[in-house]
Amino acid sequence: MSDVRKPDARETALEVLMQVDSANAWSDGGLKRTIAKNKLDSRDAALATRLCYGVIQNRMLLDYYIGCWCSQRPERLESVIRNILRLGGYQILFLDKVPPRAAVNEAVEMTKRHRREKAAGMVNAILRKFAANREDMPPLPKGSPAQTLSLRYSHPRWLVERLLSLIGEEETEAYLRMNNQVVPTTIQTNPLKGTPEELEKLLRQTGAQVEPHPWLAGCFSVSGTGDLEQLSAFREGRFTVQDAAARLVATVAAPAPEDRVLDVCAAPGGKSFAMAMDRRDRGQILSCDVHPHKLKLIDSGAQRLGITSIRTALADAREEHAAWLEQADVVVADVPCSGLGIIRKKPDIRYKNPRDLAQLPAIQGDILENACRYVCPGGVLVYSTCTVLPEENQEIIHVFLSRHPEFRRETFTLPGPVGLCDGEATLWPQRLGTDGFYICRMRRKA
Ligand SMILES: C[S@@+](CC[C@H](N)C(=O)[O-])C[C@H]1O[C@@H](n2cnc3c(N)ncnc32)[C@H](O)[C@@H]1O
Repeated sequence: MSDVRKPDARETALEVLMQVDSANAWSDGGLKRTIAKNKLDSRDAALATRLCYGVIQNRMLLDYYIGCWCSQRPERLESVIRNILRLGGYQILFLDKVPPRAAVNEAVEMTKRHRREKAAGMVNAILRKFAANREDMPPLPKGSPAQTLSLRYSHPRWLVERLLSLIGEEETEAYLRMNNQVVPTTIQTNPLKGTPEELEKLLRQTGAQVEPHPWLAGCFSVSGTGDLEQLSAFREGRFTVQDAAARLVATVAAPAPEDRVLDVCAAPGGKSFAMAMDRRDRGQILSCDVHPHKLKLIDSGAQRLGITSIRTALADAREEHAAWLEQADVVVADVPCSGLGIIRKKPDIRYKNPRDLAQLPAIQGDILENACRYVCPGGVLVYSTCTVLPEENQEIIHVFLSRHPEFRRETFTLPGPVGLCDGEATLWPQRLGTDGFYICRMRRKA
């Protein structure tokens, strides 16, 4: 940049968007690092996050509109100009609080600050078109439902086509729309550090909006808190941040107080923590992960929450550990997956390369195949993912059960609208308001 003024929310969002463009970086990590580097206060941090996520959530649509008024194709523009246009276009179309003229002027100034004076006129002209046509933007090209939904909600066509084949047009549109909305955060009370009532009171004192979760005891939907991790209630370990669907994995695993639990893909620890809290820190949980730095997250999280029943171990869940064979009453395999169920929280997941995602079922199958050996006779095996694709879910289980007649699916009941499940449940965001998730419970013959 040409001048030395402190980067604000817009500059921070631009910096992160360019990192995402050039280094294929994840926006959540980029935001965390760049917000800290630029020393943004909580208001600017929230705005930078909204701008960055908003652009990613609407990137294909914004590029389409930019292309309507630009002599060059948006992908041919220099990254800094393309992202300044996206940021300006997003604010004009989606943020009521920013007057369109201010968004245009800010984008033009930004262009100049980045020493692209020659492009300032083009940025001005394109964004003025956005502002003038805000209520009546150019129509989307006529096409198949998949093409139209893909562009309207900025999700790649392959994903829209998969969803259409799974849940039909109406639900696909609801799912895509939901992925572009701001979602409240779900938190769970840590009963080791206090009651839900105490937590609710503490959170309200910070000015946050707090609503008891409609069907999860001890959980709340919160918004308006800024960075939750900065709250003293968080630092004191009074709650964990976990989506309702993820929390249900512990409900399905339901280890008894004395059960030995093995969590084979445990970092950063959310499901291990939920199980430990559910049984008031009794029994033992061995929480493993293949990445050493991630084990530290489990250790520090457990310490914050006052949990002493969790030990961590470095282990590749695909490799057999002889000492663990048939030693666990409950094994949880919350396997690495495409993450398509959590696009509403991590918007860039939608742009993952489907070729890379196609590698996952083999890994998931290998992990399950190995993890099942640790289940003691009569014990429970839980398999879960934060995705909704059958090839990472039901199809993995189908193959597994056909090879392992000593396991069978076991019925469980979930709270609220889900109710009784025949051994497995796919949780869909547009039906439940949760992340997209799959959970399967199996029992080994005694
Ligand atoms: C979906 S995340 C687990 C989330 C965790 N259960 C929680 O609730 O916080 C999947 C985890 O599996 C780990 N992982 C990936 N491949 C693995 C492997 N071969 N063995 C063990 N862990 C693995 C990743 O590092 C990641 O932390």
